[in-house]
Amino acid sequence: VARERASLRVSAGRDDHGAGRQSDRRTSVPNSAGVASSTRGTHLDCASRLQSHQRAPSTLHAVRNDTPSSPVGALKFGNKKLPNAIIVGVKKGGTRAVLEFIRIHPDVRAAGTETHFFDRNYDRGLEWYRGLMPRTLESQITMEKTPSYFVTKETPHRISAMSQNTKLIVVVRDPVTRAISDYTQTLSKTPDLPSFQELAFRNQCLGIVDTSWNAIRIGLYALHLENWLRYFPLAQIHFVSGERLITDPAGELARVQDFLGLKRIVTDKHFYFNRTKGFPCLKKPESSGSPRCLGKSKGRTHVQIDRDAIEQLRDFYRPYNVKFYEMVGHDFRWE
Ligand SMILES: Nc1ncnc2c1ncn2[C@@H]1O[C@H](COP(=O)(O)OS(=O)(=O)O)[C@@H](OP(=O)(O)O)[C@H]1O
Repeated sequence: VARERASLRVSAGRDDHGAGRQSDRRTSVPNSAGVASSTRGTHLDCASRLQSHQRAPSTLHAVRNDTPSSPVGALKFGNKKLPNAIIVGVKKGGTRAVLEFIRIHPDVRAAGTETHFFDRNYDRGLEWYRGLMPRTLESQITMEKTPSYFVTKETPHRISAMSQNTKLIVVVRDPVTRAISDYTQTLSKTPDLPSFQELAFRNQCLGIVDTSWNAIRIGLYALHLENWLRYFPLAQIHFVSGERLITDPAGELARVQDFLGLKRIVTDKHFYFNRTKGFPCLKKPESSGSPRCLGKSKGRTHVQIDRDAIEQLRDFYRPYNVKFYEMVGHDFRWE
């Protein structure tokens, strides 16, 4: 893992819905485990491709978070405040579900749309960012979610410059399933996209994964987390299991509420399992008061990927996953 980590440079990539590559700095990670596993999926032409293949070299200011915008308005409507807690990732992990579930708590208010302040809109300044936030009373927490933050190099530093006390939430999901989910989303918008395998592998016969493809790169959680730990202590980052969020939303939300220092008000009473949707839905969301599931873009049927490719990706991600489990002190059991 150390060798592979050293050969990888994680940097901000454009969030182009998973199809983008960092073409200016393509790195390949020859995966020793993947070479063995790749033989399971070897096609007849792999031998010739093996010969011809050449392995590429592995290669502000601090601002107070509590500036009241209007003491008079605060009496009636509250003030817009910079967020106390941010769901920073990961894309397709279940970030919308966590935000929609936690915001039914009376002490939480959240920006509805992804602000992309710390990655795309930083030049607009913190006052612009604050303007996007809902009004809150003193006792309420302000939240937002932008999943691309987790993989954007500049973001941890920028958030710590806003406030070192910001609480961070990361919804993590098996990186292989996450990549397929990401690809499925891109395909729904770009039907002539190359196949998943073409994008995921530089050479599938050799099991060489293309880490310059965002859909792959995002799943290297251990590498991204290293960058966050330069600016925030681990205790200030809470990891939600994207898998358990589906099987036990109340359990995951209990831990989120504990982490945010909130009373456990969102409980199993708020959820029901919708068989048609195949996911937990809210009995009584914040806005309407009637039952509601997440939209059609959440819980899509995934594109079918052949088992060999999935095995190769599992082999590829395994050391990174193990490293991630060690770093966070929790085994997410992505097997
Ligand atoms: N309750 C509930 N309802 C619907 N979907 C749920 C729910 N809980 C978790 N999920 C999973 O959330 C996945 C989408 O993740 P994100 O919201 O982070 O996606 S995004 O990055 O904002 O596009 C989405 O991924 P796909 O299944 O691949 O569509 C879901 O698996």
